[in-house]
Parts: sequence; structure tokens; C-alpha cells
Amino acid sequence: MDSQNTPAVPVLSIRDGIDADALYKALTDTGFVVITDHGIDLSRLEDAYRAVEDFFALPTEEKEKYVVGKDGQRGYTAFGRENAKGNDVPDLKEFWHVGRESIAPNVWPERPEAFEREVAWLYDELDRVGLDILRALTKPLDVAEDTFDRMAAGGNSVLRLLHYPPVAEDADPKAVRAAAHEDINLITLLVSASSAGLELLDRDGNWRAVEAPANAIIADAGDMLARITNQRIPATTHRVVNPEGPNISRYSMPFFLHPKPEAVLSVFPQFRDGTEMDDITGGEFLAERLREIGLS
Ligand SMILES: O=C(O)CCC(=O)C(=O)O
Ligand SMILES: [Fe+2]
Repeated sequence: MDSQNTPAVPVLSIRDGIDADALYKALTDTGFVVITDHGIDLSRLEDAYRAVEDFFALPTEEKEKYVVGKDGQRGYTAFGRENAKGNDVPDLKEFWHVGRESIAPNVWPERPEAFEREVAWLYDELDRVGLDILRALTKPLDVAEDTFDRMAAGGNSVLRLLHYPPVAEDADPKAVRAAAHEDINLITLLVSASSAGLELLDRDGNWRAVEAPANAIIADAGDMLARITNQRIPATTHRVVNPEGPNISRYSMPFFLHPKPEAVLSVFPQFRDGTEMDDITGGEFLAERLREIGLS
């Protein structure tokens, strides 16, 4: 079969627990895995989505009251503010960031009323599932079972609530919803987006649609996981393309699972072969990358 016709990403049900070897294989093969039966309450997920849509429907002046700091790690980041690393045209998106309160306090919008409650709930759910996934990887990676708990429990994770508005007629022809990039963090969990558009770059250099059943979670490895596994688990390049069909808004909610800022990202000994990167702390690595995407 032609590679274009095979699904780009393997699907893994975790109803009966996580099959660690299947998870590892999916991630080492493609950097992505689609997780079904994850146990996150679907009707509450809908409530969270509704609150997020209601927030982005507010007037721009009201949303801009929640721009805090210059690195965009909390609160609102306006349309056209962030560009992918190495790209000079900003992405066609606006977003909101929620993070770990103990690392930097969150801001919350006054309305919609349900926003703080539902979004804080979703953060905790994704935090739990994300760490479960990393913990499962310790076995195939052959590292101590508490490796990721030590590195990332209570870490600097960020839930990004994204809105890609309908593409304006006068948009820069080079601009896309999200230009090609790799995620910075250990692992990203993306609760199914409201419409298509996400694509990954496969190892043959072809862009392929990432398809997932409704209610699945798309997980992908970031640069930090690639770094400590010396690229065994790749941080696969992905992007969000502009709509080909109806020109409607798209919403999605990636959870970027980060280590603690002080955690040292050190290549696991069994993957060292002289090509590995030096040790760096999670905080230093993040600061470097935020500068590159124009957010710091
Ligand atoms: O909107 C999406 O589906 C993906 C967004 C993404 O890749 C990101 O924000 O890093
Ligand atoms: Fe991404």
C-alpha cells in the first residue's frame, strides 16, 4: 500500500491500562500516538470546550486585558503574536495559557463564568494522563520507574487553549494557522480538535494528515524527550494548515507536559554514543526556545 494511504499515526486504547511496548513502538516509529479510551469525562470536556469558545468570542479589547508579562506563559496571547521557530510570518492564531500555579500564578477571565473551573479541571486531568504515559515509557526505555515522576511531577506544564479564526481574505499568503514546528516539552497531549488541519512530516518527507477518532487524545513527543533519549523517540515536525473546505474557526487544546524548571535534562546512559547533547535544565531549555519563537 502507498504510504499516503496508511494512517500516519497508530491508535492505542488505554481502557485496560497502557501497553507500554505498543506505546513505545508508536512513538519511536512516528513520534505520535493516538490514545483512545483515556477515561477523561467527555461531557465535561464538552463543557470545557464551550467555555473556551465563549471566551474567544469576547471583544478583542476585553481579551487583551489578560495579556500578562512578555513571555506569554500565562493568560492571553493575541492573534498574530507567535511565530514558529525560524519562520518570519506569525501564525494565524490566538491563545490562552494556564500553568502550574506554584510556578507562576494564573490569571483568569471574568467571563465566561465556567472558564476557570472547567479549564483548571482539564489541566489536572491531562497532567495525570500525561504522567501516566511517561511512566509507562520507563519500562521500554529501561530507566527507573520514578524517572519522570522525579523530573516532571509538579513541573512547568502548560495547557494552551487555541483559537484559529476563519482565515481573513487579506491574510499574508505565506501565513498558516500553525507553521511547521516541533514541540519544546517532553510530551504533548492534544484533546481532539474541532476540525481537521493537523499534519505531521513523515520520515520520507511527506506531509500527512493526523486523523483521530472524536474524543481521542493525540500525543506527540517534544524536543526534551527526543533529547534525553538521544533521538530514539523523535520530536516529529507538525503544522496546522489553513482550511480547504468551509472557512470556519478551529479550536484545539494542547497540554505541553514540561519538567520542573530545575530538572536536569540528561541523556539516559544507554543512549549515549558521543552524538548526544549536553545536559541542560528544563528552565534553560525553555527560555532558549521562547526567545526563538518571539515570545520572550
Ligand atoms: O492545533 C493543533 O492541533 C496543534 C497545535 C500545535 O501543534 C501547537 O500549538 O504546538
Ligand atoms: Fe505543536
